[in-house]
Amino acid sequence: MAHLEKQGHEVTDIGPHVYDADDDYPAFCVETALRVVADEGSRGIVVGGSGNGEQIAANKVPGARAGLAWSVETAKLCREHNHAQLIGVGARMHTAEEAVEIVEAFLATEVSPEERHARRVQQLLDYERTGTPPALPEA
Ligand SMILES: O=C[C@H](O)[C@H](O)[C@H](O)COP(=O)(O)O
Repeated sequence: MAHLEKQGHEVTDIGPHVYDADDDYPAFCVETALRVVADEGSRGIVVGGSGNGEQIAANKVPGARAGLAWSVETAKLCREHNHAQLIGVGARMHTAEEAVEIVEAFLATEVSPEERHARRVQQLLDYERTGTPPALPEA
């Protein structure tokens, strides 16, 4: 957090503020995603053992797009191609230095201007809003 603040980011720590190996990640991740969706332009980082459950929890919030960022490249791609506002990071999967690089890559990347990526994201948004699945292409 201090590292990101030093870089000029305004950081909110949703918690947990005390380490408890037996606590449950959904509340932290859902709260993070709710805040990110409510604050356009903001980004969220949800951290856990693998990042998997954290990313799944964040994606339950309507409008949230959370990618599992397990490398610098996947961190960039989930922003560029998937317009992710959040990433899940697995604390047990990386060194602290690697995790910082992954988070920095995500924060430094903007969405791709390619129309096809926006089109695909829009299809997901439409599905979320209407409940009607995107049409399968004709065989
Ligand atoms: O996907 C979920 C996260 O990786 C959790 O951090 C993980 O499942 C926690 O596992 P445990 O309770 O065995 O430490």
